[in-house]
Amino acid sequence: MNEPLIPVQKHSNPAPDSGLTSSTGEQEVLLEINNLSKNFGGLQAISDVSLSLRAGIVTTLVGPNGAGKTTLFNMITGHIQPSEGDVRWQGESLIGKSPWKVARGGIARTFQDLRLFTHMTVEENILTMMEPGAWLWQLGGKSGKARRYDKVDRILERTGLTDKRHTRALDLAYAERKFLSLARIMATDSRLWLLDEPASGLDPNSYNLFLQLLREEVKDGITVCIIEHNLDIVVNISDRIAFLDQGKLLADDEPETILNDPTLAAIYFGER
Ligand SMILES: Nc1ncnc2c1ncn2[C@@H]1O[C@H](COP(=O)(O)OP(=O)(O)OP(=O)(O)O)[C@@H](O)[C@H]1O
Repeated sequence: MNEPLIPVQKHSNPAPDSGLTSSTGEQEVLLEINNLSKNFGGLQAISDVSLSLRAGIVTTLVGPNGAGKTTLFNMITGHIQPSEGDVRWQGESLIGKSPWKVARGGIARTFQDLRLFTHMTVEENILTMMEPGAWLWQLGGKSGKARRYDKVDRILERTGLTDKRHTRALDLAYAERKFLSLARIMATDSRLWLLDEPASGLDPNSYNLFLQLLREEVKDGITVCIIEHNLDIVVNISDRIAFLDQGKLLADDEPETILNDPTLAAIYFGER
């Protein structure tokens, strides 16, 4: 096979009005992965991976099934401890930290299986993410409550869920549930979002809303790392792409370089 993953013109991504940054040169490194490895018994799921996530951009993790993308997320968030290597968040090692400590430090995550509180309403799902220790709760009294609800209003508006405020999560349509999982991390005030296939299965309207939401959040200073299989989405959102295969980081570069590479395309489509 001698075809690219998807033909991309240089400087064609992101679109001029996308609101996403395209330069990755000088941004601060927020999260640094150093020589990370993970084996499950005899299976080497991640092998000596080093990767930096830079502030204010969208980095996409791409690779065939079983490449190790979710395992990498799991090691960042403390759900799995690495066999070797280090993960540093704003300079501080995350090794040995529990998921709730990593989350409280400013790293939020969505899961493929969403993990919503299905019997709670949309509003309740969002409020549970504003933990009692957060400053909005500490304000107490009327002003604290009013500001919490102002924030919920803003999140509902951005995620298109205003009319579903009092609907239980289990009664939502599929796309609405996906937006609720995003709404929940918006409530955390985290600086880094790790999104595991956030747009998979979305209809065209929902897909456009998702892109718009992401653009607004990145413009407001959120740093994003996404696992994504849909190459159309990858082209539309990525400032940087890291390509994994069989636990190894094969490439970490600008989208046009990765997406035009026929060798990576052959690996991605299982034609090596
Ligand atoms: N807890 C675990 N125990 C044993 N093996 C695991 C575990 N988690 C992941 N693996 C294996 O590690 C490898 C990498 O899996 P991972 O889920 O990280 O890949 P992925 O790139 O996210 O795949 P996909 O795109 O299909 O979601 C796979 O072979 C998987 O079966």
